[in-house]
Amino acid sequence: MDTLRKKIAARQNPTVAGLDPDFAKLPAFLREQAVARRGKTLEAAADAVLAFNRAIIDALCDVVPAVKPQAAYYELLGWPGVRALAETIAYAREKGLFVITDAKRGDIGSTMAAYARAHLGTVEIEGAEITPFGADALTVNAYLGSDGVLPALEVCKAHGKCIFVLGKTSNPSSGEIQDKLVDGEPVYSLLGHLCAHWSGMAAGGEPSGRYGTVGLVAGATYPAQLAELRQNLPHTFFLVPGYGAQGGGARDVAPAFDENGDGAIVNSSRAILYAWRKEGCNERDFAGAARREALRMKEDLNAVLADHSK
Ligand SMILES: O=C(O)c1cc(=O)[nH]c(=O)n1[C@@H]1O[C@H](COP(=O)(O)O)[C@@H](O)[C@H]1O
Repeated sequence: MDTLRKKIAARQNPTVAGLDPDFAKLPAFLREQAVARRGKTLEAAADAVLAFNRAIIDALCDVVPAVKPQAAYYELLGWPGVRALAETIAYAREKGLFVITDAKRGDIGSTMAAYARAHLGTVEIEGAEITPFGADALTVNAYLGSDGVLPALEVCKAHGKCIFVLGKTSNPSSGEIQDKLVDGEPVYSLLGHLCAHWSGMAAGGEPSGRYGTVGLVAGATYPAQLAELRQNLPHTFFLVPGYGAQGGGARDVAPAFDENGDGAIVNSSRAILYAWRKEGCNERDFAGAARREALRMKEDLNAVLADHSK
């Protein structure tokens, strides 16, 4: 988590740009070029997605510290899409960005170990250690309990990576399960406390700096819960989605941060990726529009955080 925090500090910007590229929403010229070359195929769609991502990464890499590719949009395009995911991760890391793969994985221990090795670690092929995806962090669904999370921590320890566990998600129905009380405590809060416990385990019971290996996902659309979680979890770093397209604003996410304006990173995907549509500029300037939106978001967050830290 310290690697991410250093990149946030260097850019003075706690924003992660979500890479959720939907082929149908890409600029028409990119779609047409790809289809002219490869026909109406998954390969064409994956080529367009990769070209789009590269331009977005080039435009954002000195503005934002991190990107969060959402695996669903790549899996949607079959194996060429999964290849585009791997190439996107490699390109973003080459450009100095921290990469959080959003795949929300969670399973029995042996399977979770495979997920974690796939996304964060390595696989051994006849004695050769190969990195399949090589992201810096992975989103994790901890519904299976500790033995579905601890194998990922082993991979984190071995490779210097971290995970973000779903806590209070940003979607309208999140309360159906996450707000239920267990021994008087909401499930999202229980997950938060488990994250703090798992971080302690990852550090071998030693204090691991201000923020540990296991972060928590908490949505911008629930500011009261963000405030409560921040107060109860002083050593847990938050990934806060829901800014922009889902209606969250800078004032809503401010409670996720600590007194130093540290402790959280805010995701925006569609509002950045498709900013050219909202701006009404030429679609060929889509990357410029994404940069302008990311700079606007940075200013918006920093203005509110300056007040919050007072
Ligand atoms: O884990 C996530 O990132 C996530 C958790 C959550 O509670 N809500 C949420 O929206 N997300 C993801 O964050 C992104 C939000 O996208 P936008 O609404 O377009 O900014 C999507 O990739 C979601 O899958």
